[in-house]
Amino acid sequence: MSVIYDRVALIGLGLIAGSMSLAMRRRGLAGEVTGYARSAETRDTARRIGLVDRVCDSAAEAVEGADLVVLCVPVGAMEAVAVDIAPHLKTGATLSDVGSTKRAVIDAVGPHVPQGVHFIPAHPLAGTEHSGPESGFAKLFDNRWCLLVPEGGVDDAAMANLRLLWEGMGAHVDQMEPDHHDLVLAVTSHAPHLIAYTMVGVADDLRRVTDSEVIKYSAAGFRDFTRIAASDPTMWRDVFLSNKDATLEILGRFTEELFALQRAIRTGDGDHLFDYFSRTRAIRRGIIEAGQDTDAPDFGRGKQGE
Ligand SMILES: NC(=O)C1=CN([C@@H]2O[C@H](COP(=O)(O)OP(=O)(O)OC[C@H]3O[C@@H](n4cnc5c(N)ncnc54)[C@H](O)[C@@H]3O)[C@@H](O)[C@H]2O)C=CC1
Ligand SMILES: O=C(O)C(=O)Cc1ccc(O)cc1
Repeated sequence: MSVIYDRVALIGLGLIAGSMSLAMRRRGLAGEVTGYARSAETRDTARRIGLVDRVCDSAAEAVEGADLVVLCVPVGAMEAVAVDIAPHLKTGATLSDVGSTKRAVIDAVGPHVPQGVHFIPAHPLAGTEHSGPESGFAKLFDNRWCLLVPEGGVDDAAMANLRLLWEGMGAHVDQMEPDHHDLVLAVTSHAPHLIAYTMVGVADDLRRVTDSEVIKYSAAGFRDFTRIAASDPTMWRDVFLSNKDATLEILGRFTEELFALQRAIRTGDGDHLFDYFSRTRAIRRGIIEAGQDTDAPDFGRGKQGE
């Protein structure tokens, strides 16, 4: 693949920025990648491991002359970074982000975007429970979705280039409306994370009674919960604070269903439990049959006719 942007600046040098830099390098998608992170320790680590081509000591320096700037900081830090870099953005540049929630980022960053800069929020649906500059890897986005979530009209050429970049980094790209994005992600990612946090918290309480049995004998389902619950606390605090309405809506429905299952167990209503579990099993099978299981090795191929 050839160079899509001569200069890319990544602000925040953690899992996602690191993976982007390595994925761009893998295919030669950027002429030069600059980076900035708030802490000197993170910048030193990024320099030591050569995470980007040039680590800068200010966000302003990193974005100077950049054709694409991507904000890769926790959602709650987006506005402060936008204020910091706004006067230094090049006219005609594209400003994007990778935040897990979109309405809050658009409201926080949008007002600071200078005229002539194309603002295209994005969200790669790919990650791990690890964070920091040493956690990134080039394959993170392979076969995963990246959603582009612009508000209103946006420059076609700027949109096409950002789409090409994400495709070059291995992702499948789709477009979505911001509020719809936040509702979908509340169902598929945010509420499940909260449930995992809760379950591990419950187990931790139990552990005091049962010593280490909870961890020692934990089955695969619970191990997945512990992996998810090991995710970065700052990032997830910001996700819930910034997607409050959608998350509360989904948690409300979740609680209602949980109460119904609880009652079925108490009253010995096996039919209710069986019917419910049959319905959920069909959903999983439907995902696999539709070829929408992103963990499957050929995910997306059939759709794109490759
Ligand atoms: N971790 C995941 O699985 C995914 C995360 N995201 C989103 O991507 C963004 C980044 O997440 P990660 O890379 O996982 O986080 P991370 O914790 O690995 O990295 C965040 C980086 O931002 C820096 N930072 C924090 N506040 C800053 C500020 N005010 N100015 C400059 N740098 C600052 C930190 O020092 C760190 O280098 C978040 O908005 C998150 O919601 C999106 C998809 C997946
Ligand atoms: O590690 C996991 O299971 C994830 O769910 C990764 C993830 C976390 C946050 C996002 O906004 C998108 C993907």
